[in-house]
Amino acid sequence: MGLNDHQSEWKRFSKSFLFAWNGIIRTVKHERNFQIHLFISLIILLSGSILSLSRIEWIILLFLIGGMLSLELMNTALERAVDLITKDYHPLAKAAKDAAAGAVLVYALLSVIIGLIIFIPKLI
Ligand SMILES: Nc1ncnc2c1ncn2[C@@H]1O[C@H](COP(=O)(O)OP(=O)(O)OP(=O)(O)O)[C@@H](O)[C@H]1O
Repeated sequence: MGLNDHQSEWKRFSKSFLFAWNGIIRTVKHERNFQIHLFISLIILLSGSILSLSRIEWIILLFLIGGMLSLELMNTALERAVDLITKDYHPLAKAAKDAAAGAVLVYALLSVIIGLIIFIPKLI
């Protein structure tokens, strides 16, 4: 592999990183649910640093936050893909969007329960 090959590999990698970053920024700007999740995540991170969590509690919280935001991004991707396929009402479009929303809901509910397990003992 020559120097030029390495350079174009690196260019391709940095380009795909930029596309991914743009995808996140676009979602932050346009998706209200993502903005809400981001806001809650910041509050949780702030509360965590005030309540001095253990290393393992931080790892769990970061997993939950990362998973939640990633899932919300995937949900947005699916919604946009379905919108691209049809703007008209279609039962399959509804099924796809509702299932993706359901995935977010499952993860969000479990995150709340795990968050309560971590935070409640610190507060009482
Ligand atoms: N093309 C469609 N055909 C059938 N049902 C749809 C279609 N688009 C959305 N829905 C359904 O309508 C309901 C409301 O969807 P809504 O338009 O509020 O949000 P969304 O398209 O899922 O997301 P967003 O508001 O971020 O675009 C959901 O149950 C969704 O599954």
